[in-house]
Amino acid sequence: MRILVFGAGSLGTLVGGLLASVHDVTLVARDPHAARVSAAGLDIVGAESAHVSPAATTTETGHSAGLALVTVKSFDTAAAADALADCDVGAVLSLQNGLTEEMLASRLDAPVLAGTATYGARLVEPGRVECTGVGRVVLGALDGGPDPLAERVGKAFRDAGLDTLVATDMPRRRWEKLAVNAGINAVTALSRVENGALAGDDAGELAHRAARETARVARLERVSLPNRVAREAVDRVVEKTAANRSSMLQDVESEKQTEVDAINGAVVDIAAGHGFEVPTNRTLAALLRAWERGEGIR
Ligand SMILES: NC(=O)C1=CN([C@@H]2O[C@H](COP(=O)(O)OP(=O)(O)OC[C@H]3O[C@@H](n4cnc5c(N)ncnc54)[C@H](O)[C@@H]3O)[C@@H](O)[C@H]2O)C=CC1
Ligand SMILES: CC(C)(CO)C(=O)C(=O)O
Repeated sequence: MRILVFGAGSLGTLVGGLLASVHDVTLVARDPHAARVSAAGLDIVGAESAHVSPAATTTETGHSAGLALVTVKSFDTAAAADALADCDVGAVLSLQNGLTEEMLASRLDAPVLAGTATYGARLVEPGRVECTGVGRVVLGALDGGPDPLAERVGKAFRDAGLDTLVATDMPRRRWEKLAVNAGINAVTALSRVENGALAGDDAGELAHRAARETARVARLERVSLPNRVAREAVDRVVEKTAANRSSMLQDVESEKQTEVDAINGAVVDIAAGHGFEVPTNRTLAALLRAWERGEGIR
């Protein structure tokens, strides 16, 4: 399969690099990473290891591919969609955190699949990406149900050795992941603690509240996600990733823009569309945005 990875930073480089062992992959990245991969190939180190040679470019438009993977940060999704609108792609799959697929679907003619990834990735230096944890890619139709396109993409991922599940319940899975991110990411970023610090703590109760509110909004969107399931998902992730510094905490620590708009901000906006108030998510989003506007982003 010819695969375009739009936004090859940490996650896109890892997934694109693994796919490159059997597929024709082009990484759309920024220099010096793109130049380094073009000149000397890509080293994958850590929990996965390989040396592969995908194509790499800073040119964003004019590509042709069977699949475009979107792995920019959520706040770059609109720009990615605009660039992909000038490409010829058969399908689009987002592996981003936050609810970004709707924006891609509204701007692109190609079918958009929903995806989540629990692989851990870190771009160590140009041309070198570390797999910090072997996880799983889950993908499927945005509205749920069986989908031959998702099956084809899932097979292409599995052929390259990626642990991949093709799911028929992506709406529930996306909202469950959103509930986990709404709870864990914002709370750990604001209190500057590892995920594990939320276990049995008042801050953990705050994460539960944000997750429960998210589940309530999911149900307003006709997605079946009981409060208990969202809460248990938070507890499970806190336990399994106790030593992690969440991606939002890492953004705050490196004084970079966070994905708050696509996570807690999205919960607030969608709730408002139903005339429903989500005070915990609103507060978390307001605090993070205040940090971003203030001293936050370098
Ligand atoms: N890193 C990880 O382990 C995981 C990340 N995610 C999600 O995946 C998404 C990406 O995360 P990361 O890879 O960590 O972020 P990142 O910041 O390392 O990678 C995004 C890359 O996109 C590039 N980019 C943005 N606009 C571009 C453009 N127009 N042309 C070319 N390149 C462009 C940026 O330069 C950057 O290198 C986020 O939504 C994140 O929450 C999800 C699971 C795990
Ligand atoms: C699951 C979790 C919370 C793991 O840290 C994550 O997705 C993130 O940090 O963005």
